[in-house]
Amino acid sequence: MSAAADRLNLTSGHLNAGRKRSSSSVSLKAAEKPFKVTVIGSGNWGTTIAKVVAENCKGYPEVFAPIVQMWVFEEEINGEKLTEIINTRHQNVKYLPGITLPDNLVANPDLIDSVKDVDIIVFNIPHQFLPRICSQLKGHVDSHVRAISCLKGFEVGAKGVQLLSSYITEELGIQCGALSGANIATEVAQEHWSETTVAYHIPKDFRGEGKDVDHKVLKALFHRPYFHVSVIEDVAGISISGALKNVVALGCGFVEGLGWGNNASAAIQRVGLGEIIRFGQMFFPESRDETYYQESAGVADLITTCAGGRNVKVARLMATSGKDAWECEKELLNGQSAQGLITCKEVHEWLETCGSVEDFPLFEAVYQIVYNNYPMKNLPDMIEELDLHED
Ligand SMILES: NC(=O)c1ccc[n+]([C@@H]2O[C@H](COP(=O)([O-])OP(=O)(O)OC[C@H]3O[C@@H](n4cnc5c(N)ncnc54)[C@H](O)[C@@H]3O)[C@@H](O)[C@H]2O)c1
Ligand SMILES: O=P(O)(O)OC[C@H](O)CO
Repeated sequence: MSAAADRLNLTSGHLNAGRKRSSSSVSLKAAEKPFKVTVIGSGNWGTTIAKVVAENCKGYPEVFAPIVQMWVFEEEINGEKLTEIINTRHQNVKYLPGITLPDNLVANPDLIDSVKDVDIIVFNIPHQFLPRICSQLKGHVDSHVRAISCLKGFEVGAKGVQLLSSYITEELGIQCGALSGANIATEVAQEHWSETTVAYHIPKDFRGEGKDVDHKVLKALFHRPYFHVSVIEDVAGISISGALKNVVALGCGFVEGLGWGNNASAAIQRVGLGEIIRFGQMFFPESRDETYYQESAGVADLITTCAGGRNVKVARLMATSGKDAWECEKELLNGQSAQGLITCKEVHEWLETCGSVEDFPLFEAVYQIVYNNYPMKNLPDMIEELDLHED
Protein backbone atom coordinates (compact mmCIF):
# COMPACT_ATOMS: atom_id res chain seq x y z
CA MET A 1 0.00 0.00 0.00
CA SER A 2 1.41 3.44 -0.88
CA ALA A 3 2.00 6.02 1.85
CA ALA A 4 -0.88 8.13 0.54
CA ALA A 5 -3.26 5.22 0.31
CA ASP A 6 -2.13 4.17 3.75
CA ARG A 7 -4.20 6.98 5.28
CA LEU A 8 -7.97 7.22 5.08
CA ASN A 9 -9.96 10.39 4.81
CA LEU A 10 -12.57 9.87 7.45
CA THR A 11 -14.47 12.70 8.88
CA SER A 12 -14.20 15.92 6.95
CA GLY A 13 -16.75 18.41 8.13
CA HIS A 14 -17.27 16.88 11.55
CA LEU A 15 -14.25 17.89 13.50
CA ASN A 16 -15.43 19.56 16.63
CA ALA A 17 -15.28 23.19 15.52
CA GLY A 18 -14.49 25.78 18.14
CA ARG A 19 -13.68 23.47 21.03
CA LYS A 20 -10.35 22.01 22.01
CA ARG A 21 -10.40 18.34 21.08
CA SER A 22 -7.93 15.57 20.92
CA SER A 23 -8.29 14.86 17.24
CA SER A 24 -8.32 17.54 14.57
CA SER A 25 -6.82 15.48 11.77
CA VAL A 26 -8.99 14.09 9.05
CA SER A 27 -6.71 11.22 8.21
CA LEU A 28 -6.44 7.83 9.83
CA LYS A 29 -3.67 5.31 9.36
CA ALA A 30 -4.77 1.92 8.11
CA ALA A 31 -4.39 -0.70 10.83
CA GLU A 32 -1.53 -3.19 10.56
CA LYS A 33 -4.13 -5.79 11.40
CA PRO A 34 -7.74 -4.57 11.27
CA PHE A 35 -9.23 -4.20 14.76
CA LYS A 36 -11.78 -6.81 15.68
CA VAL A 37 -14.76 -5.37 17.58
CA THR A 38 -17.31 -7.01 19.88
CA VAL A 39 -20.37 -5.41 21.46
CA ILE A 40 -21.41 -6.94 24.78
CA GLY A 41 -25.15 -6.45 25.19
CA SER A 42 -28.14 -6.32 22.89
CA GLY A 43 -30.80 -4.23 24.60
CA ASN A 44 -32.41 -1.10 23.21
CA TRP A 45 -29.17 0.93 23.18
CA GLY A 46 -26.86 -2.08 22.90
CA THR A 47 -28.43 -3.10 19.59
CA THR A 48 -28.45 0.49 18.36
CA ILE A 49 -24.76 1.08 19.04
CA ALA A 50 -23.96 -2.34 17.56
CA LYS A 51 -25.69 -1.20 14.36
CA VAL A 52 -23.59 1.98 14.32
CA VAL A 53 -20.36 0.07 14.92
CA ALA A 54 -21.16 -2.63 12.37
CA GLU A 55 -21.87 -0.02 9.70
CA ASN A 56 -18.47 1.57 10.30
CA CYS A 57 -16.61 -1.74 10.45
CA LYS A 58 -18.06 -2.60 7.06
CA GLY A 59 -17.25 0.88 5.76
CA TYR A 60 -13.58 0.95 6.86
CA PRO A 61 -12.12 -2.51 6.11
CA GLU A 62 -8.57 -1.07 6.31
CA VAL A 63 -9.17 -0.24 9.96
CA PHE A 64 -11.72 -2.75 11.27
CA ALA A 65 -12.48 -6.41 10.73
CA PRO A 66 -15.82 -6.48 8.93
CA ILE A 67 -17.64 -8.98 11.17
CA VAL A 68 -18.86 -7.51 14.48
CA GLN A 69 -19.95 -9.93 17.18
CA MET A 70 -22.78 -8.90 19.49
CA TRP A 71 -23.11 -10.92 22.69
CA VAL A 72 -26.80 -11.59 23.34
CA PHE A 73 -28.26 -12.70 26.67
CA GLU A 74 -30.19 -15.55 25.06
CA GLU A 75 -33.92 -15.74 25.40
CA GLU A 76 -36.80 -17.35 23.51
CA ILE A 77 -39.33 -15.26 21.65
CA ASN A 78 -42.40 -17.29 20.64
CA GLY A 79 -40.33 -20.49 20.64
CA GLU A 80 -37.42 -19.04 18.63
CA LYS A 81 -34.00 -18.06 19.97
CA LEU A 82 -33.36 -14.34 19.87
CA THR A 83 -29.88 -14.91 18.41
CA GLU A 84 -31.36 -16.93 15.54
CA ILE A 85 -33.92 -14.24 14.83
CA ILE A 86 -31.20 -11.58 14.74
CA ASN A 87 -28.91 -13.66 12.52
CA THR A 88 -31.57 -14.68 10.03
CA ARG A 89 -33.99 -11.75 9.96
CA HIS A 90 -31.52 -9.06 11.00
CA GLN A 91 -33.87 -7.55 13.56
CA ASN A 92 -33.85 -7.50 17.34
CA VAL A 93 -37.59 -8.00 17.57
CA LYS A 94 -37.71 -7.66 21.35
CA TYR A 95 -35.45 -4.71 22.16
CA LEU A 96 -35.29 -2.73 18.89
CA PRO A 97 -38.25 -3.79 16.74
CA GLY A 98 -38.70 -2.38 13.26
CA ILE A 99 -35.00 -1.62 12.65
CA THR A 100 -33.00 -3.57 10.08
CA LEU A 101 -29.52 -4.47 11.32
CA PRO A 102 -26.46 -4.80 9.07
CA ASP A 103 -25.75 -8.37 7.94
CA ASN A 104 -22.15 -8.16 9.25
CA LEU A 105 -23.52 -7.93 12.80
CA VAL A 106 -23.52 -11.46 14.22
CA ALA A 107 -25.45 -12.32 17.39
CA ASN A 108 -23.57 -14.73 19.66
CA PRO A 109 -25.04 -16.23 22.86
CA ASP A 110 -21.59 -17.40 24.09
CA LEU A 111 -19.93 -14.55 26.00
CA ILE A 112 -16.43 -16.01 26.03
CA ASP A 113 -16.54 -16.99 22.35
CA SER A 114 -17.76 -13.49 21.43
CA VAL A 115 -14.52 -11.91 22.74
CA LYS A 116 -12.12 -14.42 21.17
CA ASP A 117 -9.18 -12.54 19.55
CA VAL A 118 -10.99 -9.25 20.02
CA ASP A 119 -9.22 -5.84 20.00
CA ILE A 120 -12.04 -3.52 21.07
CA ILE A 121 -14.97 -4.32 23.37
CA VAL A 122 -17.98 -2.02 23.56
CA PHE A 123 -19.86 -2.69 26.82
CA ASN A 124 -23.56 -2.08 26.65
CA ILE A 125 -25.66 -3.84 29.27
CA PRO A 126 -27.85 -2.49 32.08
CA HIS A 127 -25.21 -1.84 34.73
CA GLN A 128 -26.65 -4.18 37.38
CA PHE A 129 -25.36 -7.07 35.23
CA LEU A 130 -21.81 -5.77 34.88
CA PRO A 131 -20.20 -7.50 37.90
CA ARG A 132 -21.35 -10.92 36.71
CA ILE A 133 -20.29 -10.27 33.12
CA CYS A 134 -16.83 -9.13 34.28
CA SER A 135 -16.37 -12.13 36.52
CA GLN A 136 -17.20 -14.41 33.57
CA LEU A 137 -14.80 -12.54 31.28
CA LYS A 138 -11.87 -12.58 33.71
CA GLY A 139 -8.93 -14.48 32.26
CA HIS A 140 -10.40 -14.44 28.74
CA VAL A 141 -9.41 -10.91 27.69
CA ASP A 142 -5.85 -9.91 26.82
CA SER A 143 -4.46 -6.83 28.59
CA HIS A 144 -4.01 -5.04 25.24
CA VAL A 145 -7.71 -5.13 24.51
CA ARG A 146 -9.29 -1.66 24.69
CA ALA A 147 -12.86 -0.95 25.78
CA ILE A 148 -15.58 1.66 25.72
CA SER A 149 -18.40 1.57 28.25
CA CYS A 150 -21.82 2.88 27.19
CA LEU A 151 -23.27 1.99 30.58
CA LYS A 152 -24.88 4.63 32.77
CA GLY A 153 -24.53 4.15 36.52
CA PHE A 154 -21.94 3.63 39.27
CA GLU A 155 -20.46 0.77 41.19
CA VAL A 156 -20.65 1.43 44.94
CA GLY A 157 -18.84 -0.95 47.27
CA ALA A 158 -15.81 -1.36 49.47
CA LYS A 159 -13.82 0.88 47.15
CA GLY A 160 -16.32 3.73 47.45
CA VAL A 161 -18.06 5.12 44.39
CA GLN A 162 -16.49 3.99 41.13
CA LEU A 163 -17.02 4.88 37.49
CA LEU A 164 -18.07 1.80 35.52
CA SER A 165 -15.16 2.31 33.14
CA SER A 166 -12.78 2.20 36.14
CA TYR A 167 -14.54 -0.90 37.42
CA ILE A 168 -14.03 -2.61 34.04
CA THR A 169 -10.35 -1.58 34.05
CA GLU A 170 -9.84 -2.97 37.56
CA GLU A 171 -11.71 -6.19 36.97
CA LEU A 172 -10.30 -7.04 33.56
CA GLY A 173 -7.01 -5.13 33.49
CA ILE A 174 -7.89 -3.34 30.23
CA GLN A 175 -8.03 0.37 29.34
CA CYS A 176 -11.64 1.55 29.20
CA GLY A 177 -13.19 4.84 28.12
CA ALA A 178 -16.84 5.81 27.87
CA LEU A 179 -19.50 6.88 25.36
CA SER A 180 -22.44 8.98 26.50
CA GLY A 181 -24.70 11.54 24.94
CA ALA A 182 -28.18 12.78 24.20
CA ASN A 183 -29.03 9.49 22.60
CA ILE A 184 -32.53 8.09 22.86
CA ALA A 185 -31.93 4.72 21.21
CA THR A 186 -34.86 4.58 18.80
CA GLU A 187 -34.04 8.01 17.34
CA VAL A 188 -30.42 6.98 16.66
CA ALA A 189 -31.56 3.62 15.29
CA GLN A 190 -33.91 5.44 12.90
CA GLU A 191 -30.89 7.51 11.82
CA HIS A 192 -32.28 10.82 13.00
CA TRP A 193 -29.34 13.16 13.58
CA SER A 194 -27.88 13.32 17.06
CA GLU A 195 -24.56 13.97 18.79
CA THR A 196 -22.58 11.95 21.28
CA THR A 197 -19.37 12.20 23.32
CA VAL A 198 -16.64 9.58 23.55
CA ALA A 199 -13.98 9.98 26.23
CA TYR A 200 -10.78 7.96 26.34
CA HIS A 201 -7.32 8.26 27.92
CA ILE A 202 -4.49 6.88 25.85
CA PRO A 203 -2.85 4.26 28.09
CA LYS A 204 0.85 4.15 28.99
CA ASP A 205 1.32 0.93 27.01
CA PHE A 206 -0.03 2.49 23.77
CA ARG A 207 1.59 0.63 20.89
CA GLY A 208 1.46 3.33 18.22
CA GLU A 209 -0.77 4.60 15.44
CA GLY A 210 -2.10 1.82 13.24
CA LYS A 211 -1.36 -0.72 15.97
CA ASP A 212 -3.53 0.50 18.81
CA VAL A 213 -6.72 2.36 19.55
CA ASP A 214 -6.48 6.15 19.67
CA HIS A 215 -8.99 8.98 19.40
CA LYS A 216 -9.09 8.79 15.61
CA VAL A 217 -9.87 5.09 15.67
CA LEU A 218 -12.68 5.72 18.13
CA LYS A 219 -14.07 8.47 15.97
CA ALA A 220 -14.03 6.13 12.97
CA LEU A 221 -15.74 3.43 15.00
CA PHE A 222 -18.68 5.52 16.23
CA HIS A 223 -19.13 8.51 13.91
CA ARG A 224 -21.92 8.24 11.32
CA PRO A 225 -23.53 10.84 9.09
CA TYR A 226 -26.49 10.74 11.49
CA PHE A 227 -24.43 10.27 14.70
CA HIS A 228 -21.84 12.95 15.28
CA VAL A 229 -19.08 12.15 17.69
CA SER A 230 -16.71 14.37 19.62
CA VAL A 231 -13.79 12.64 21.29
CA ILE A 232 -12.44 14.12 24.52
CA GLU A 233 -10.41 13.04 27.55
CA ASP A 234 -12.89 13.59 30.37
CA VAL A 235 -14.10 10.05 31.08
CA ALA A 236 -15.25 11.00 34.58
CA GLY A 237 -17.31 14.01 33.46
CA ILE A 238 -19.29 12.19 30.79
CA SER A 239 -19.83 9.15 33.01
CA ILE A 240 -21.07 11.19 35.98
CA SER A 241 -23.53 13.19 33.91
CA GLY A 242 -24.71 10.05 32.07
CA ALA A 243 -25.45 8.27 35.33
CA LEU A 244 -26.98 11.10 37.33
CA LYS A 245 -29.25 12.59 34.67
CA ASN A 246 -31.31 9.40 35.03
CA VAL A 247 -31.98 10.30 38.68
CA VAL A 248 -32.96 13.84 37.69
CA ALA A 249 -35.30 12.39 35.03
CA LEU A 250 -37.18 10.46 37.72
CA GLY A 251 -37.77 13.76 39.52
CA CYS A 252 -39.10 15.29 36.30
CA GLY A 253 -41.41 12.33 35.78
CA PHE A 254 -42.87 12.78 39.27
CA VAL A 255 -43.75 16.45 38.80
CA GLU A 256 -45.06 15.84 35.28
CA GLY A 257 -47.19 12.95 36.49
CA LEU A 258 -48.60 15.21 39.17
CA GLY A 259 -49.68 17.53 36.36
CA TRP A 260 -47.43 20.42 37.36
CA GLY A 261 -46.16 21.13 33.84
CA ASN A 262 -43.06 22.58 32.24
CA ASN A 263 -42.04 25.07 34.91
CA ALA A 264 -41.76 22.36 37.54
CA SER A 265 -39.83 20.09 35.19
CA ALA A 266 -37.40 22.93 34.37
CA ALA A 267 -36.91 23.60 38.10
CA ILE A 268 -36.01 19.95 38.68
CA GLN A 269 -33.54 20.04 35.78
CA ARG A 270 -31.94 23.25 37.11
CA VAL A 271 -31.45 21.79 40.56
CA GLY A 272 -30.36 18.49 39.04
CA LEU A 273 -27.67 20.03 36.86
CA GLY A 274 -26.27 21.79 39.92
CA GLU A 275 -26.15 18.52 41.88
CA ILE A 276 -24.53 16.68 38.96
CA ILE A 277 -21.74 19.25 38.81
CA ARG A 278 -21.31 19.26 42.60
CA PHE A 279 -21.08 15.46 42.61
CA GLY A 280 -18.28 15.64 40.06
CA GLN A 281 -16.43 18.37 41.94
CA MET A 282 -16.66 16.56 45.29
CA PHE A 283 -15.98 12.96 44.33
CA PHE A 284 -14.27 13.05 40.94
CA PRO A 285 -12.16 16.24 40.95
CA GLU A 286 -10.52 15.13 37.71
CA SER A 287 -13.83 15.81 35.89
CA ARG A 288 -14.10 19.16 34.11
CA ASP A 289 -17.00 21.57 34.67
CA GLU A 290 -17.16 22.52 30.99
CA THR A 291 -17.99 18.93 30.05
CA TYR A 292 -21.37 19.33 31.78
CA TYR A 293 -22.21 22.47 29.78
CA GLN A 294 -20.52 21.87 26.44
CA GLU A 295 -20.82 18.19 25.65
CA SER A 296 -23.71 16.15 24.37
CA ALA A 297 -23.05 13.89 27.37
CA GLY A 298 -23.75 16.83 29.70
CA VAL A 299 -26.69 19.18 29.58
CA ALA A 300 -27.96 17.88 26.22
CA ASP A 301 -28.36 14.36 27.60
CA LEU A 302 -30.09 15.81 30.67
CA ILE A 303 -32.61 17.62 28.45
CA THR A 304 -33.39 14.68 26.15
CA THR A 305 -33.63 12.17 28.99
CA CYS A 306 -35.96 14.42 30.97
CA ALA A 307 -38.09 14.91 27.85
CA GLY A 308 -38.39 11.38 26.49
CA GLY A 309 -36.22 8.80 28.28
CA ARG A 310 -37.36 5.67 30.04
CA ASN A 311 -36.85 7.02 33.57
CA VAL A 312 -39.20 9.95 33.06
CA LYS A 313 -41.85 7.60 31.66
CA VAL A 314 -41.60 5.20 34.61
CA ALA A 315 -41.74 8.05 37.15
CA ARG A 316 -44.72 9.63 35.37
CA LEU A 317 -46.62 6.34 35.59
CA MET A 318 -45.71 6.02 39.28
CA ALA A 319 -47.29 9.44 39.83
CA THR A 320 -50.43 8.81 37.80
CA SER A 321 -51.06 5.19 38.86
CA GLY A 322 -49.76 5.03 42.44
CA LYS A 323 -47.94 1.80 41.51
CA ASP A 324 -44.39 1.20 42.69
CA ALA A 325 -41.34 1.74 40.51
CA TRP A 326 -40.76 -1.93 39.68
CA GLU A 327 -44.36 -2.53 38.57
CA CYS A 328 -44.20 0.56 36.37
CA GLU A 329 -40.85 -0.48 34.86
CA LYS A 330 -42.24 -3.93 34.07
CA GLU A 331 -45.49 -2.59 32.65
CA LEU A 332 -43.86 0.01 30.40
CA LEU A 333 -40.51 -1.36 29.30
CA ASN A 334 -40.91 -5.01 28.20
CA GLY A 335 -37.63 -6.19 29.77
CA GLN A 336 -35.72 -2.92 29.34
CA SER A 337 -34.34 -1.14 32.35
CA ALA A 338 -34.82 2.34 33.85
CA GLN A 339 -31.31 2.79 35.21
CA GLY A 340 -32.15 5.75 37.46
CA LEU A 341 -34.01 3.44 39.84
CA ILE A 342 -30.81 1.62 40.73
CA THR A 343 -28.54 4.65 40.41
CA CYS A 344 -30.50 6.70 42.96
CA LYS A 345 -29.94 3.90 45.51
CA GLU A 346 -26.23 3.68 44.71
CA VAL A 347 -25.93 7.45 45.09
CA HIS A 348 -27.87 7.43 48.37
CA GLU A 349 -25.65 4.68 49.81
CA TRP A 350 -22.52 6.54 48.83
CA LEU A 351 -23.72 9.91 50.14
CA GLU A 352 -24.71 8.31 53.45
CA THR A 353 -21.34 6.66 53.76
CA CYS A 354 -19.55 9.95 53.36
CA GLY A 355 -22.06 12.10 55.29
CA SER A 356 -23.01 14.23 52.27
CA VAL A 357 -26.72 13.49 51.84
CA GLU A 358 -27.70 17.08 52.61
CA ASP A 359 -25.55 18.43 49.81
CA PHE A 360 -27.74 16.58 47.29
CA PRO A 361 -31.37 17.17 48.27
CA LEU A 362 -32.87 16.29 44.89
CA PHE A 363 -31.00 12.99 44.58
CA GLU A 364 -32.03 12.16 48.15
CA ALA A 365 -35.68 13.12 47.56
CA VAL A 366 -35.83 10.89 44.48
CA TYR A 367 -34.36 8.00 46.46
CA GLN A 368 -36.86 8.47 49.31
CA ILE A 369 -39.81 8.60 46.89
CA VAL A 370 -38.74 5.45 45.02
CA TYR A 371 -37.64 3.32 47.99
CA ASN A 372 -39.53 4.69 51.01
CA ASN A 373 -42.71 5.90 49.37
CA TYR A 374 -42.31 9.54 50.43
CA PRO A 375 -45.12 11.65 48.93
CA MET A 376 -44.10 13.15 45.59
CA LYS A 377 -46.08 16.29 46.21
CA ASN A 378 -43.58 17.17 48.95
CA LEU A 379 -40.72 17.26 46.45
CA PRO A 380 -40.40 21.08 46.41
CA ASP A 381 -40.28 21.19 50.21
CA MET A 382 -37.87 18.30 50.40
CA ILE A 383 -35.49 20.23 48.20
CA GLU A 384 -36.07 23.57 49.88
CA GLU A 385 -36.01 22.35 53.47
CA LEU A 386 -32.67 20.77 52.95
CA ASP A 387 -31.43 23.97 51.30
CA LEU A 388 -32.55 25.98 54.32
CA HIS A 389 -31.00 23.46 56.67
CA GLU A 390 -27.76 23.84 54.75
CA ASP A 391 -27.85 27.62 55.32
N1 LIG B 1 -31.79 2.90 25.60
C1 LIG B 1 -31.23 4.09 25.48
O1 LIG B 1 -31.84 5.02 24.93
C2 LIG B 1 -29.82 4.32 26.02
C3 LIG B 1 -29.09 5.33 25.45
C4 LIG B 1 -27.81 5.54 25.90
C5 LIG B 1 -27.29 4.73 26.90
N2 LIG B 1 -28.01 3.75 27.45
C6 LIG B 1 -27.39 2.93 28.50
O2 LIG B 1 -26.91 1.72 27.92
C7 LIG B 1 -26.96 0.64 28.87
C8 LIG B 1 -27.67 -0.53 28.25
O3 LIG B 1 -29.01 -0.13 27.96
P1 LIG B 1 -29.90 -0.89 26.90
O4 LIG B 1 -30.95 0.07 26.49
O5 LIG B 1 -29.06 -1.50 25.84
O6 LIG B 1 -30.51 -2.12 27.75
P2 LIG B 1 -32.05 -2.39 28.09
O7 LIG B 1 -32.49 -1.44 29.13
O8 LIG B 1 -32.82 -2.45 26.83
O9 LIG B 1 -32.01 -3.79 28.80
C9 LIG B 1 -32.30 -5.00 28.17
C10 LIG B 1 -31.05 -5.81 28.00
O10 LIG B 1 -30.68 -6.43 29.24
C11 LIG B 1 -30.34 -7.78 28.98
N3 LIG B 1 -30.43 -8.63 30.14
C12 LIG B 1 -31.54 -9.02 30.81
N4 LIG B 1 -31.19 -9.85 31.82
C13 LIG B 1 -29.83 -9.98 31.77
C14 LIG B 1 -28.89 -10.67 32.55
N5 LIG B 1 -29.24 -11.42 33.60
N6 LIG B 1 -27.58 -10.56 32.21
C15 LIG B 1 -27.19 -9.79 31.19
N7 LIG B 1 -28.05 -9.10 30.41
C16 LIG B 1 -29.36 -9.20 30.71
C17 LIG B 1 -31.34 -8.17 27.90
O11 LIG B 1 -30.90 -9.32 27.25
C18 LIG B 1 -31.27 -6.94 27.02
O12 LIG B 1 -30.19 -7.05 26.13
C19 LIG B 1 -27.66 1.23 30.10
O13 LIG B 1 -26.70 1.55 31.09
C20 LIG B 1 -28.34 2.49 29.59
O14 LIG B 1 -28.47 3.50 30.58
C21 LIG B 1 -29.26 3.51 27.02
O1 LIG C 1 -34.08 5.94 28.09
P1 LIG C 1 -33.14 6.28 29.20
O2 LIG C 1 -33.84 6.99 30.31
O3 LIG C 1 -32.32 5.12 29.63
O4 LIG C 1 -32.14 7.37 28.64
C1 LIG C 1 -31.69 7.20 27.37
C2 LIG C 1 -30.41 7.89 27.10
O5 LIG C 1 -29.52 7.78 28.14
C3 LIG C 1 -30.65 9.28 26.65
O6 LIG C 1 -29.46 9.81 26.21
